[in-house]
Amino acid sequence: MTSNSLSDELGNGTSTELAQPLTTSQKLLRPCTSWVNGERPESFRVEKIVPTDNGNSGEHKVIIEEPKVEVDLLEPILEENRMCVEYRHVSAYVPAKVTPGGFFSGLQLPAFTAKAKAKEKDKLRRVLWDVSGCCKPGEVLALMGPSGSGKTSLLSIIGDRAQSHMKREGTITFNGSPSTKRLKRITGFVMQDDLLHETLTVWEVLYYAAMLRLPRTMTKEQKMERVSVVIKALGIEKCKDTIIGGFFRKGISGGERKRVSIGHELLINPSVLLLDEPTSGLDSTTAMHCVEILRELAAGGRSIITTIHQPSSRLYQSLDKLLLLSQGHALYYGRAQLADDYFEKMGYHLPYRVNVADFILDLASGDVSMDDRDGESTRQHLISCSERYLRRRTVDGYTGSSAEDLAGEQKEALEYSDVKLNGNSNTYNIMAGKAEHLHMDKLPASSSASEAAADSVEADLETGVGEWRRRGLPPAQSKAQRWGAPYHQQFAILFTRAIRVRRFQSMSRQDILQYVIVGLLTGCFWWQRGGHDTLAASADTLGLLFFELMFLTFRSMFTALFTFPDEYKMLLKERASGMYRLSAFFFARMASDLPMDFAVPTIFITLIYFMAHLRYTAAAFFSNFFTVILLGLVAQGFGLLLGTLAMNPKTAQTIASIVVLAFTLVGGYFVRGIPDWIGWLRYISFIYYGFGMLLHIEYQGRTIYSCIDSSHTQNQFAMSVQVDSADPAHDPRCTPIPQDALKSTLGLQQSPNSMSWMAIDAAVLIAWLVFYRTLVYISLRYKTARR
Ligand SMILES: Nc1ncnc2c1ncn2[C@@H]1O[C@H](COP(=O)(O)OP(=O)(O)OP(=O)(O)O)[C@@H](O)[C@H]1O
Repeated sequence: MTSNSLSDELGNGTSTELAQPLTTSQKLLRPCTSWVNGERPESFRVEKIVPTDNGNSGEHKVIIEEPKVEVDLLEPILEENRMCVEYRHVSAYVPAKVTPGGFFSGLQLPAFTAKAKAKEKDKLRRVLWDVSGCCKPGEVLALMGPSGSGKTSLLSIIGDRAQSHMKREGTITFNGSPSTKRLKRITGFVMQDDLLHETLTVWEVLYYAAMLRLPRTMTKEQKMERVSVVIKALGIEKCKDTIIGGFFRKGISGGERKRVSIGHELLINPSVLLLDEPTSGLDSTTAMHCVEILRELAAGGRSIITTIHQPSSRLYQSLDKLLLLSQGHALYYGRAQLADDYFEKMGYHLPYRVNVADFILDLASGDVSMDDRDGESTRQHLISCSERYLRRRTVDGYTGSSAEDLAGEQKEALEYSDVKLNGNSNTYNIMAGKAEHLHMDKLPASSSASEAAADSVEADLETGVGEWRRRGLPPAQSKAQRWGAPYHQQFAILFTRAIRVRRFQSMSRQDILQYVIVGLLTGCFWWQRGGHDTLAASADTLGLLFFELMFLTFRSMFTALFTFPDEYKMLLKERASGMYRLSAFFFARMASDLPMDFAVPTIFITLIYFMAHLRYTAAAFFSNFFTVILLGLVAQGFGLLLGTLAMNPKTAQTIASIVVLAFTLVGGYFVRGIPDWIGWLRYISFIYYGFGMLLHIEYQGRTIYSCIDSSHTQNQFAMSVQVDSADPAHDPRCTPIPQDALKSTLGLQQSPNSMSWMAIDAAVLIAWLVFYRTLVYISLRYKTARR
C-alpha cells in the first residue's frame, strides 16, 4: 500500500474527539498492537487537528481517526512460526583503544588464563549493562536513547550481527531456544547504513533478493508477485526503475533508499524483524507512515524491534513498547505511553508542551537537573531506580504500577544504589567471554534477590512468555530447503546480478579507449619490428613481449585488489541473511569477470600483434593471446588474494607494488645476472613463466640472423655491432644463429626451443591460477565466518 492510499484509508475512518490529555488509566486502556488470542489488534489510530464548524469559527479540535478497512501488507505469520524474542542480562564490551589493524591483526591468541582474561578485560569498555527484556509476536519494541547509548549494539547482538571484537554476555532466545543459523536466515535485519547495490534499480535489488531468499516451493511468478506487493506496500512504485545511486551517480532519495532496505527484508515475510533507525532521515509524515507499516506488520504476528532516534510527538504516540537506554543502562522499559507517568512518579514532571520523547531523551542524556541534583546525578538516580525495578519485572517492564509500589521500588533502588556505591555489589560484573547463560545465582545473595528471581519467573508465566518458551522453535527444514534457490540457480542469479552491478564499469568507453590508445601507440613504436629475423630486431621484440605482458598483468592485478574489499560488507550482510552459499557467490563473481577479462585485452593484443608484426601464424597468435589472458587471470587471482587478506585496498596496493616489482625484475627481461642467493625468486614469479611462454611462441623453430655492420665494428664506442636487415637470408652481413645458441645469444633465462619448458611454464601458471583462487576462497570463508 502506498503512503497515499494508506492515508486515504485512514481518512475514511470514524473519528472520536479528544478533549483532554489522557489519564494514566485511559492510557492503560488504549489499544496496543499486541496480538491477543489470535485476534487482530486495533491499530493505526491517528490524531489529527481539524477546524471545527467548517472553519467558520476559526477554532480547531483534535480527533483520533481509526481505519474502517483493515490493510494486510503481507500474509500473517503462521501460528507455529511466531517468535518471542528474549534478551536477558545482555552486556557488551568493545576495545577501549584502537588496536592497529592490518594483515596480522586477526591472528592474536585468545586469552586462556584468568590473568590474561583480566588483562584483556582492562582493555575493554563496557557499552551495555545487563539489559533484559522481550518482544512478543504482535509487538513493536522501540529502542530509544541518545547517540552512543547502545541501541545499535543491542540490536546487533539480538540479530547476531555484532562484530567479532565486541565481547558479549547474556542470552538471546527465540521461543526460549538459542538462535540457530536457520533462524538467522528467517530474521529480517535492516541495518543503519543502507547497504544496497548502487547501480541496480529498486526493482532489480528486490527481484534478485527475492529469487535468492524466497523458498524454492514458490514459483518465479509468485516471487515476482511478492516483489510487487512489497514495492506497493512501501510506496516506492514511482521509483522502481530508478537506480539506487550513490556518491557519483544520484539515484533514489534517502527515504526511498531506507524503504528499499526495509523491503529487502520484508520479502521473506520474517517472523522477527529488527530495524536500525528506519526513520532517520525521513520527514515526520513519512517516518510516521514507516512506523504505521511496522505496526501493521507486527499485527500480522511478527515481533519487531526497532531503534528510533528522535521521534516526533506524533510518532512517539504511536509507539508500543519502549526500552530507553542511557550509556548502555536501561533507564525505562515498558509501555511507551506510560514513560512520562513512570518518570513523574519518580519525581520528574514532564514540562508543559514538551514532547515526551524529547523529555525522556533529555533525562537519558543527563540534561535534566532537579532541585539539588544535577543532570548527571539525576541520570544515575534513574539508572539505579530502573535497575532495581526491572530486576523484578524484566518481561514487560513498567506496566503501570500504583504510585505506592513504585515509591517502594524507588526506596529500594536508593538503598541498592548505596550498596553499589559502597562497592559491595557483585551483581553485574561477570566477564565470561561467550557466556551462554547468566544465572540468577549471580545476583546478590540476599533474600530480596531470590524474591526477585521468583517474581521474575512468575511474571514470565503471567505475561505469556512462559508459553512461548514452551512452544520452542518451529521444526527444522531439510538441508536442501535451507537455501532459497538450488545451487545452480544461485550461481546463475549471482552471475547475472554481478554483470548488472558493473553495468557502468564493464566495457565502459574509457576502458576501451584506454586499451585502443595504448595499443595504437605501442603498435606505432614497434611498427613491423617483429617481422624482422635479425638479432637487432629481436632485442626490440623481447621488449614488446615483456611490455604486452606487464601492461595486462598490472592492470588485472591492481583492479582485482578492490574487488572483495568493495563487496565485503555486502557479502557479510547477505551471508548473514543466508541468501546464498559462499562458493556460489565466489564462482559467479569469478565467472562474471571473464567477459571483461577476455574482451578488452583482445582489442589490445590484436592491435599490437598485427601492427608490430609478431609471428604471423594462427597457432602463434592464439598461443600468445591465451598466454597473456592466462597470465592476466593469475595476476588477477594474486590481486584478489592480497585484497581479501588485507581488506584494505591501500595496504594491498603497497604490498602488491613491492611484490610485483620484485616479480618483474626477476621475470627474465631486465636483469640478466641475478646472484643465485636471490635468483630463486624467479621461480615464484608468474611473470617469469609467462615471459618464457611468449618467447617460446615467438622464437621456437625460427631462424634468427646475426647481422654485423663492419663500419660499426670500427666504432669503439658503439653499444652494439648488430644491425637490422629487411632480408637477412640474402644479406651478406647476416649469419644464421644455431637454434641451440639462441638462449645465450638473446641473453634469456630459458631456451625458446625447449618444448618441455613451454609445458612446464603453462602447468605452473595453471597451478598458480588454482592456488591463488583457492586461497582467496579460504580467506573469504574465514573472514565471513569469524565475524
Ligand atoms: N564495534 C565497535 N567498536 C568500538 N566501539 C563500539 C563498537 N560498537 C559500538 N561501539 C561503541 O559503543 C557505544 C554504543 O554504540 P552504538 O552504535 O550501539 O550506539 P547507538 O545508541 O546506536 O548510537 P547512534 O544512535 O549514534 O547510532 C558507542 O560509544 C560506540 O562508540
